[in-house]
Amino acid sequence: MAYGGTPSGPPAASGSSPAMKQVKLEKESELRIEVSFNSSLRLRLLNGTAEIFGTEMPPENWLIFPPRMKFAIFTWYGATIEMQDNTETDYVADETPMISYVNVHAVLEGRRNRAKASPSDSDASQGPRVIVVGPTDSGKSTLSRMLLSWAAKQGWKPTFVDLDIGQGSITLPGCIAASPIEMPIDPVEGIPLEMPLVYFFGHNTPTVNADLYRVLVKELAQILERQFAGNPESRAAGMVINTMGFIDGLGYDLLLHAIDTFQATVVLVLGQEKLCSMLKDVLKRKPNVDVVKLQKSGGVVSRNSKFRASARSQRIREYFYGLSNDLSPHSSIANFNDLSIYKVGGGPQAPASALPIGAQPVADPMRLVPVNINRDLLNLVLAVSFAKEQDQILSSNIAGFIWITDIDIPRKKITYLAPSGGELPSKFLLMGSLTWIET
Ligand SMILES: Nc1ncnc2c1ncn2[C@@H]1O[C@H](COP(=O)(O)OP(=O)(O)OP(=O)(O)O)[C@@H](O)[C@H]1O
Repeated sequence: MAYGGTPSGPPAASGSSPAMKQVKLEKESELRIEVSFNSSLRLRLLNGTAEIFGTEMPPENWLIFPPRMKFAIFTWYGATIEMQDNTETDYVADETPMISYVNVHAVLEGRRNRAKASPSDSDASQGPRVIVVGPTDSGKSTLSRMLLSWAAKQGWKPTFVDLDIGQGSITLPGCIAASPIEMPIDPVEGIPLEMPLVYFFGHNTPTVNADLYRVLVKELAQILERQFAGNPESRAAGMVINTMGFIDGLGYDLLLHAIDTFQATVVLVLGQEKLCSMLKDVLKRKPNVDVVKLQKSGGVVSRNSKFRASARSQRIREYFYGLSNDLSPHSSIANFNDLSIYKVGGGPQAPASALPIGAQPVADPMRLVPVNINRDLLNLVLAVSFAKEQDQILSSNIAGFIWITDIDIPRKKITYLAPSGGELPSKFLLMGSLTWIET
C-alpha cells in the first residue's frame, strides 16, 4: 500500500511540531477528521483494527494526510489512534450508517458469487451494476469507495465508473472515467491512475452541453460492455458507478440516462426520500432493478462552491506535480501547425443561407469546431485525444492532458506543460473551459 507515511518512527521531533494525543475508539464508532488548512496530519493505528473508507489501516505505520482532507477512521471491534493534535476538527461519533452499508456489500458479494458460478450464461454471469445517486454532499463518492475497497479486499476486481464531472475522483474535473479497482483504495493517494479509460467533457457542469455528456456516457458504457464480454472475472465483479449531485431537472434526466445506459441493477439512493420515491416509481417497470434508500452519514462534510473550485484546482496540480510534489512535469514547445485544437459544440448546424426563410440557425451540440490558436488559450488545460483521424475525435478516449503556459504569436509557438517529455500521442487536442493558474 502506497501510503504517504513512514514505516516506523514518530513524526520528526522539532520545537514547533504539534503535541500528540491518543484517541480510543469503541467498537462501531468512528473518528471524523478535517485536516487543518495549512498543515498536514500524521497519525497511526496504535492497537486494534480500523479502516478508512473501506481500506484497512496498517498497524503502527505513520500515515500522512494532506491539508484540508476530510475523512473518518472507523472501527468494527475497537481501536486506539495516536495522532498529532493539530486538526481543523476531530471528534468521535458512535452513530454511523456503516452496518447498513456493509449489509449492501454482503448482498453484492452474494450476487458476485452467483455470477462467477455461471460463466457461460450471458445474463447470470453479470455481477451487480451498482449506481450511487443523491444530492451534493450526501457521501456518494465515499460509499462508492467503500463498496469498491471491500470488494477488492475479497479478491474481486470491480470496475469503478465516475460520472461526476465536478468532483470526480479518477482523473481531472470535466471528465468521465472508469478504472478497474484491484486493491483496496489508498486513503491518501486515492484511485490508482495507471490505466483509466477517460472521456473529456471539458466543463464541470453538464448544462453546458448535455447532449455531449450523454454521448460520452454512452461511449464509455459501450467500451466497458466490450471489455466485460472478454473478461468473465471483471464481469462477475460488476461495477460501482458514482454520479453527480445534480439531481433536479436535467440532472434527474441524466441520472435516468446513466441507469439505463449502464443497465444498472442496483440503485443506491443516499440522503433524499423524494429522489428515492421518484426512482422507485419510474423503475418499477424493470423488475431486475433494485432501488435501495440508504442513510447519509452524519460525517459527510458540506463543501461550498469556493472549496469545490479549489479542490478542482488542487486535482489539476496533483495531475502534473503529484500529491506531494513527487512528479516532474515537462515543458515543451510546439509550432502552431503541429497541433489541431478542437472544441465540441457551439457552431451553427447549417449556414443561415441554407435554412428555410425565417428559421434561426441553431447550435449543433455535437459539432467539432476547430479552434484558432491565440492568447485566449493561455492557462487552458487541454485533453490529448487518442484519435488518429479527425473524425474519430468525438468517440475517442483521452491519453492525458497538457496545460498551456505560453503563446508566442509572432513566432507561432505554443509552450505547454505535460506529465512527461517526448512527442504527444496525437496532434488532436480538445478544449473545454478547464483552466488552471499555478499558485
Ligand atoms: N463519515 C465521514 N467522516 C468524515 N468525513 C466524511 C465522512 N464521509 C464523507 N466524508 C467527507 O465528506 C466530503 C463529501 O463526501 P463525498 O465526496 O462522499 O460526497 P458526495 O456526495 O460524493 O459529494 P458530491 O456532491 O461532490 O458528489 C468528502 O470530503 C468526504 O471525504
